[in-house]
Amino acid sequence: MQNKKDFRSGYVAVIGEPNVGKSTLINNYMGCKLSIVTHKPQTTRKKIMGILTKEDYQIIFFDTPGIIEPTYELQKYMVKTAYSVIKEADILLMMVEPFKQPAKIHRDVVKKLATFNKPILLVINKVDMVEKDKLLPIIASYNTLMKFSEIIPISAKEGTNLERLLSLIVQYLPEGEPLYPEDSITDYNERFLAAEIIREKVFEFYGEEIPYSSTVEIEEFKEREKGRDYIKAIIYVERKSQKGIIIGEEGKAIKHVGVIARKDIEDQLGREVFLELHVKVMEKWRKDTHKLKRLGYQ
Ligand SMILES: Nc1nc2c(ncn2[C@@H]2O[C@H](COP(=O)(O)OP(=O)(O)OP(=O)(O)O)[C@@H](O)[C@H]2O)c(=O)[nH]1
Repeated sequence: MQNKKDFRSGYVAVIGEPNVGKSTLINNYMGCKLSIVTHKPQTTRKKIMGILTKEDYQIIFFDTPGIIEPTYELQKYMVKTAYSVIKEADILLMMVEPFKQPAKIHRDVVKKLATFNKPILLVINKVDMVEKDKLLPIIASYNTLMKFSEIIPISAKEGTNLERLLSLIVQYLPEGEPLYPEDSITDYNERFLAAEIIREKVFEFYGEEIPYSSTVEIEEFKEREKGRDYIKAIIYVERKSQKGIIIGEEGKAIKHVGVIARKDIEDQLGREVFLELHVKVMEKWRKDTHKLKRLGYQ
């Protein structure tokens, strides 16, 4: 570790619309899967912290739920979480896609972010999907919205420009000692990780409204000295018909989800587990503040 006066540390919030690639970026920097990634928007519901400690800096990343116009209680919770993360952060990374000119939502978000008076780095992700000559006018338009501290095109998926972005983040970090022990990589526990992995598989495996109507709660997580750890998880859905879809014919669908989730949990925890999945109906949980609290969306 460097002399403490040369050390930099601070919180970085990654902000953007659903599906722009926020989780992919953080996972890439962390070198492991801290936040679930799917091709469906609004996967990230809670703030997740990844702690990256190197020789002379420590960055604490917050992944934020995508900023959208909320229409139901869960979405309101997600947007509120995003803005509370922004308040805590030292640096804001606003992530956008390069496919179209800034829209009203981008102008509104920029206006709001500017009021926080913090360095804002505009990150244009997925540049692997556009020609260079299409990218330049997009950069120019964002440039007219406000004076960003930096504008940087990247591909979080392919790793393009990620070193450059990291060195810019470090430049804007405040000087200070590490805020967390050097060997921590996140502040969340194995229970949460297991629930997130199961939720990811539900997002990937089922179509239509099922992913958005489901949430996962770990009812029991027993670590055992001998044999596999025991995890009992409940997948909550909003309607009886959805329960039937999750279970599938002769239980085949849920069995499949259970197998792929278990393998992923085992990879992440580095040990074998026994995973038991149940499905329950909790009517309109997304729209009911009490039910949301009971499910951990506080
Ligand atoms: N081609 C390409 N795809 C990307 C890139 N970054 C992310 N993706 C894909 O975009 C999709 C969304 O990525 P996520 O990282 O889950 O996006 P997010 O912003 O965290 O999404 P929410 O959790 O919904 O807010 C996934 O299918 C990623 O594989 C990139 O640089 N290039």
